[in-house]
Amino acid sequence: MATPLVVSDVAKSFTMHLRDGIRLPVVAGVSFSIRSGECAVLGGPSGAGKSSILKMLYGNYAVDAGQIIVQHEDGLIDLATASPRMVLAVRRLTIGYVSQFLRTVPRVSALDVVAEPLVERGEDPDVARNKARALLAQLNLPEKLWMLPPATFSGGEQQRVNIARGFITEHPILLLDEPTASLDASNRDVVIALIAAKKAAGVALLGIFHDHDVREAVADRVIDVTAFAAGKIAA
Ligand SMILES: Nc1ncnc2c1ncn2[C@@H]1O[C@H](COP(=O)(O)OP(=O)(O)OP(=O)(O)O)[C@@H](O)[C@H]1O
Repeated sequence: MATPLVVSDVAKSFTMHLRDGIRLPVVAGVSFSIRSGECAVLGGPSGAGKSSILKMLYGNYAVDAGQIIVQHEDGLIDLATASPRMVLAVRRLTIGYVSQFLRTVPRVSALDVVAEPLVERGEDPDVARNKARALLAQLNLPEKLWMLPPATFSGGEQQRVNIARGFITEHPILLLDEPTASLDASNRDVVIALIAAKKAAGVALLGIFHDHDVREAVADRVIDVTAFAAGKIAA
């Protein structure tokens, strides 16, 4: 399918239960679609709702209204109303997500952290580890770190493990939440090359990039989130 993600009229507000139930509307009327082989970028000032939109698309935040239609296996799924079990299946097979920070698991080596999503999809563990080695080498993570758990790695090292983990699979949709925030210039270039390779492979990408140069290098189109501003605080 040429358009594997279609978002229609999505709205989100947060209810502050510890603040007399004040409702904080964040976005409304969010509508866009992402085509295979393109990288769209969410733009707009801090607090406009960019991360909230990505989190709704990944099923981390509930959606107040609207539809998030995803091409999943041979059918269409509305993530806004999907069951938790379906959300997990969509994450395993269809939507990948690279967050800004790695969630570290004690005692699991960097190599296995990276290989895990492929193994979960049924790949042979040795094949998955080989692919993980290639990605970690491409991202210049020193080989002496590969067998260590990433909990004690620097911010940039953890981010590179996170990127390798997010890029190792062939999810047809990939969400990127500031994947280059802690990287130096040469590793930013590696990520730009990885994104270009995903585009060439027909993946539909949607990202947030505060780094102007990275945005210029990867964005086919900017979706201005201020167009979806939901108004002021309502009680
Ligand atoms: N879990 C939450 N609970 C309450 N309010 C939240 C929550 N997550 C986000 N918000 C609020 O929603 C608004 C949008 O936040 P969001 O992180 O989506 O913005 P952003 O455009 O990604 O900002 P930035 O560029 O600074 O990362 C902010 O006012 C924020 O305080």
